[in-house]
This record gives sequence, structure tokens and C-alpha cells, in this order.
Amino acid sequence: MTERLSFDTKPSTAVDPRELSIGLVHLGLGAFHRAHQAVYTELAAAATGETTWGISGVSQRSTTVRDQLAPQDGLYSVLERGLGEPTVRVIASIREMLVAPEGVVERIADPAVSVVTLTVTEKGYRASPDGGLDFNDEGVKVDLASATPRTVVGQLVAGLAARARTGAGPLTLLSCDNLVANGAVLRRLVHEFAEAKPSPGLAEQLESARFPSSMVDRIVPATTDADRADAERLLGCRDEGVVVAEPFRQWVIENDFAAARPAWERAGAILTDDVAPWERVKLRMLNATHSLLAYLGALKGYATIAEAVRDEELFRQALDLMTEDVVPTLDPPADLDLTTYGESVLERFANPALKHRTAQVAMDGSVKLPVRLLGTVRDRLAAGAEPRHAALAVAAWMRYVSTAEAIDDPLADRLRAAVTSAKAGPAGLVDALLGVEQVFAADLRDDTTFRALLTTHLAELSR
Ligand SMILES: NC(=O)c1ccc[n+]([C@@H]2O[C@H](COP(=O)([O-])OP(=O)(O)OC[C@H]3O[C@@H](n4cnc5c(N)ncnc54)[C@H](O)[C@@H]3O)[C@@H](O)[C@H]2O)c1
Ligand SMILES: O=P(O)(O)OC[C@@H](O)[C@@H](O)[C@H](O)[C@H](O)CO
Repeated sequence: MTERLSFDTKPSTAVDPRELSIGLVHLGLGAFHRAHQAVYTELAAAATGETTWGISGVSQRSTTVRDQLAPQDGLYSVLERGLGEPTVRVIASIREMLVAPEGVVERIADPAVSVVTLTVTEKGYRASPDGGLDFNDEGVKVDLASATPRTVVGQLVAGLAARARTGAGPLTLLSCDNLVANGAVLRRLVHEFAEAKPSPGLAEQLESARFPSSMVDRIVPATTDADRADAERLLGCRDEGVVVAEPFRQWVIENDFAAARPAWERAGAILTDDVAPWERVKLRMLNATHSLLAYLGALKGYATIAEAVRDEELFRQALDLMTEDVVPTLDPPADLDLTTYGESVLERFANPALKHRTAQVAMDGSVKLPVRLLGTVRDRLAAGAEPRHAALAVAAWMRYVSTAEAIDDPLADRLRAAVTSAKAGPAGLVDALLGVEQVFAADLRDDTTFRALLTTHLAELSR
């Protein structure tokens, strides 16, 4: 049997992991963090020589990642799949693996920690449709009454409260999830939780905390056995924690930090005063098109995004969504050409080496649609235009949830109930799903143009 990746296998890494001390906590130790922020953090440390930016990574829902990385001294590899042969790089910046709730609050309260980053998926924020904290959420209710927080926002507030006790300095909380204005969203949730659960010194901690927004981009599909086998071949040892990614990576961060941070700009990140134009382009062009391809692709029987985008009809629909519906709603950053950007997005999706499953991108539609598509729908309707292509993506989601054997979504029960109770025919299904108020606010529910577009598309998709 091949040896397991560890210090003993003497991998070549950009930094010496034994020299790193922990200065950053990351909540949500999924594949994306390991292929994105952990890489930037390591390259920044290598560029500056700073040894204070080791990462304490926290899994929220399972012990899998800790179990994979612990026997490997926290080491894992990023397998880059571009057009040529894949390449592999061992990453050493994750120096501690925790499984929430154990040790999380204490680590956030560590005075050596000045930044907490997050990738906990859209649903991990437990926000209500108006963007405030969902006080009806069972996890939130439990956390408000318990000393051991299980929700991410609960952990952050408990961590800030504990910093008041440890005398730790100001903290930066940096969301790296695909949300609109992710910094402002996180700030509001943390403040609302803290108001509902005050404690000595917490208000001062909150006042000094910063919540910069960030736009993150790198396609990181779930790892497969084939990825593990390729990594083993290239590394010469077994890596159970390998993550796979495209060569492209981008990170645009609002330059608003409470205290010290890694020099991520030395690793290629863009620090800026205003992330919003970047974020809007990415969510509305890339993520919206991703969702369109996921739903239409899955309905046509394609297992991966790369297969879906190679279908001529789907390629055209993806392009039309970007050029006809999305581009008119955008005011892009200077020097970003939207035509080139759109083409590059479709090229990246078509990368045949990335087996990004349509089912993975399609999951959690109830929390993704508002972020990726409904802003475009609203802006086009307000401009007196018909958002035909964005409505096609929403109709494809409706068809998908009404025909899928199982719905992978935090609102699965609510969606299933809507589908079951819907009157027969496309108009009935549109009516029932537009009634899911966690997804569609009244303005869209009552919009006759949007409703008519959805009904027409759904009729076509049901043929
Ligand atoms: N994978 C990508 O291509 C990509 C690219 C850009 C941004 N992102 C962002 O990163 C997020 C995570 O992606 P990933 O590829 O790491 O996924 P993953 O499935 O590998 O990991 C998901 C992570 O989110 C946590 N999580 C899931 N549900 C949660 C909940 N209800 N409460 C708290 N934590 C929860 C899990 O513990 C896990 O750490 C995405 O949702 C997205 O916002 C991902
Ligand atoms: O990671 P999710 O589930 O929020 O969304 C799936 C993909 O659309 C997304 O991860 C993209 O690959 C990513 O946003 C590219 O940067």
C-alpha cells in the first residue's frame, strides 16, 4: 500500500508548516477553502516570510475533513485540472482541524487570531428572506439558549464575547461565500444575534470588528476517486484530502480590516474600496449561468456542467442569458470587458477535465436563485424589459424540483409540499412555487410579466 502524505513523505511546500503559528480561523473547511483562501494564504506567507498566518480550519457538519487531514499532519494537495496534464501542489497552511463546536469559540478568542474567514454555503448563514437573522430557525433558537453554539453566527458572536474576556484585539470577519454584499449580510446577522444575546464587552468588540465583502472565484468540484488516484500517481503517496480545481483563481477583497491580515495581494488578490461591481458581475454572469446550465443540463440528462455547455442549444441559452438579460444590468469595474468575460466563463465551464456535477451546482436552489438570478429579473422588469432568459433559468429550476426524485435543498419539505399541492399544468406549478415566500418576495410573485414568462417556459420544458 502507498504511503500516506505527511511530514514523513517530505513534500515540497511553499512554507515550512512546522514554523507556522495560528493567526486565522476558517469556518467551513470544505473543498473550496482548501483550493482557494488556503492557497492564497500560503503563497502570501511564502512571499513575505511571515510565519503567523497558519489556519485553524473548522468543519461544521462532519468529521470527514479532520479525519482525512489529521493523519497527514494537516497537509493536502490541490490537483489543478486545465487543458493539459493535471498538476499537483501540496498545501501546508492549515495547521489545525477542529470540528464544531469543540474548541471553536476558544480559538476565535485567541489573541493571536485577527481574522476569521468563512465558506459555509448560502444556507449556513441562516438568514430570513429579508436578510435578517432567521429567529424561527431551530439552530438559531437553540444557540440563543445554549453555551455551546452550533450555528456559524452563534460561534462568531460567542467568539467575540470571549475575546472581550481574553483581552484580544479587534477582529475581522471575512465572508467568502457567493452572496450579494456578503460582508454586509454577515455584519447584520452577527449584530442581530448579539443584540438578542448580549454579554459584557460584546458591544465594544462588535464596534471594533470589521466585515469586509469579498468576491471569490475558482471552480472547485467535489473530489472523486479518479482525482484521488491521479493525485496519488503525481505525488507518489496517498492523499485522502486532495481537492481539485481549475487553474483560474480570483479573489477581490474590500480593504477594510480591523487589524493585521495576511498579505493576500502578494498572492494575486485584489484589495479594493468597492467589491460590489466585481461581485455583481461574477454572481450574475458566472453563477447565474452555472445554475441555468445545471438545471437545463440535468433535465436533458447531462451529468456534468462541461457536458451541458457543449450542447449547442444550452450553450446558446447560456450566452443569451448573459448578453441579453444580465449585461444590461451591470456597471462593470473599469477595464473589465463583459463580452470577453462571458466568453471566458463558458470556456471555463467547458473544461472537460472538471467533472462538476450538474446535481452539485443545482443543489440549494432556493437560496441560490435570489442571489444569482432574481436581481437580474427585478432590474430588467424595472427597466420595462422582459427577462426571458433569466426566467428560463427559474422555470428550469421549477421543472427540476418538480421532477427530481429527491430535492437537495434547505427548503426541500416546503418545495415538495408546494409541488404536491400545485394545480395541474404549468400555470398551477408556477403559482405554487411563486408562493414560496422564502424565495420570491411579493414584488415578483405579483408581477404578471414574470409569471407569464415562467408559465410559457415551463410549458415548453414539460413537453
Ligand atoms: N466550490 C466552488 O467552486 C466555490 C467557488 C466559489 C465560492 N464557493 C463558496 O464556498 C461554499 C462552499 O463550497 P465548497 O465547495 O467548499 O463545498 P463543500 O461541500 O466542500 O463544503 C461545504 C462547507 O460548508 C459547510 N456547511 C454546509 N452546510 C452548512 C450549514 N448549514 N451550516 C454551516 N456550515 C455548513 C460544511 O461544513 C463545509 O465545510 C459555496 O457554497 C460557495 O458559497 C464555492
Ligand atoms: O458552490 P455553490 O454550491 O454555492 O455553487 C456552485 C457553483 O456555481 C459555484 O461554486 C461556482 O463553481 C463558483 O462560484 C465559481 O467561482
